[in-house]
Amino acid sequence: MEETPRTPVITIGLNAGQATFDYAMAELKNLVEANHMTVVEEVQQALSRPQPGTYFGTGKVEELATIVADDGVDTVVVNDELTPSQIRNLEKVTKARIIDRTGLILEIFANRAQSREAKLQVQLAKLQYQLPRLHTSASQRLDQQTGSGGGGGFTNRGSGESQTEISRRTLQRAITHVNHELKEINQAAATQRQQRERNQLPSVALVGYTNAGKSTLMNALVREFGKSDEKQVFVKNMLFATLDTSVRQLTFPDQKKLLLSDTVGFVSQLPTQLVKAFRSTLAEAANADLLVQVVDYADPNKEAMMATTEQTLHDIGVTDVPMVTVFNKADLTEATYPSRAGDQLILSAQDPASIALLVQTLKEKVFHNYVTADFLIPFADGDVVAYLNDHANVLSTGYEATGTALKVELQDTDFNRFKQYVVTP
Ligand SMILES: Nc1nc2c(ncn2[C@@H]2O[C@H](COP(=O)(O)OP(=O)(O)OP(=O)(O)O)[C@@H](O)[C@H]2O)c(=O)[nH]1
Ligand SMILES: [Mg+2]
Repeated sequence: MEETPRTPVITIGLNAGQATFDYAMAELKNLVEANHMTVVEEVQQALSRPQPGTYFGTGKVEELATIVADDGVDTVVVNDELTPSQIRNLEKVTKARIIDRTGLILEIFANRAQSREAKLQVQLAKLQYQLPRLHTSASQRLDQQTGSGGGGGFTNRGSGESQTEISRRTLQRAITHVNHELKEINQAAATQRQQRERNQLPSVALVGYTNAGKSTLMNALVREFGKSDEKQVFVKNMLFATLDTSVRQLTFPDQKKLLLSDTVGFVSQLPTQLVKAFRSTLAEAANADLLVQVVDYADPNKEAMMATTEQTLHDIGVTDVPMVTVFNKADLTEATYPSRAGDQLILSAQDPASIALLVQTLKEKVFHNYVTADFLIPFADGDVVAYLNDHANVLSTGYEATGTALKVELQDTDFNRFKQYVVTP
């Protein structure tokens, strides 16, 4: 379904000899395509650090200008975040619009955001990116591509203030406003989280590089173990299909329950403005009892992607949560699957045996506060029997003269609650 032709662009990057350079450029190409553009040429310069004024060195900038003219493109995408003056200078020489990596990712996020919270988070990141870049084409383009300006028109009230001062104040006011709205939403989310914590269900968060298959795994688990009224989450073969956190309850046949969350995927050099704006969305991962890092096992850059994920988790302050690594999409590789070695699994989200192995692993990691005991519950306390049937794993039921005899595997908190009924068999 190709509606409009893709905008042709040239990508440029500085090769400082870093091992990850090729990967970064390949990733940039994917980001460009995710933004409905297409790369016609890639230009790189071997340089240890960017030139403060023009990013590339002077000669290389001239060369770029010629390439832009020859290719007949009007947009250049840069593999790094640029300063406002670098953007201006590059535009002057090349006569092309310059989009830096941060601006590109912001555009993609803005176009993907669906919920009010995601929209506000992207808006906040965008305003913070624009503030130091007032009146640059980068800022104006972001407005054109993402709708809505900095919040309100820039009317000069004749007070003698410069246009820039007014614009800056307008942006700052918009930032305050968006922050305020987000705070309200966050409070509601925090309350929900507290309520869930009170339910004492363990929580597992799917994390990882964008397009690794997190949402697909979530759906496979929800289809089998979710409540019947719980919705499937959105899956698509594109970068950043998911921008909102979804939480679903899973109930296994033995009545063990956990909360599973799916969240926004990562990419290298995720702009700090976005990481900050999405902090509350990512809080689900920070508060989890277990992280499941999902990796696209078929991707040749999977190691760099894992490093990116670990770096991003570190950046958002998630450091002490135990982690299981799932090498997904094994069906696209030669590997034998499903298989498990310690905390690493090789599987395919499309394969039932793989889902079974994942469930077994999750259960082993998460449900360690369970005990097995025998109970004799007087017939008068039938509600206790009903509770245990709903909330615990009843291994056997028998009837004696004085009441119901149950052998039950249950959470230690429930065990303590019903201690008075425990008998030694
Ligand atoms: N062949 C194969 N394809 C898979 C597998 N798991 C997921 N996919 C496909 O990979 C693409 C991305 O899947 P998603 O589940 O949306 O990925 P995600 O990690 O949630 O991505 P973001 O939300 O963008 O971070 C989709 O086209 C899926 O159908 C798998 O095990 N095998
Ligand atoms: Mg997803």
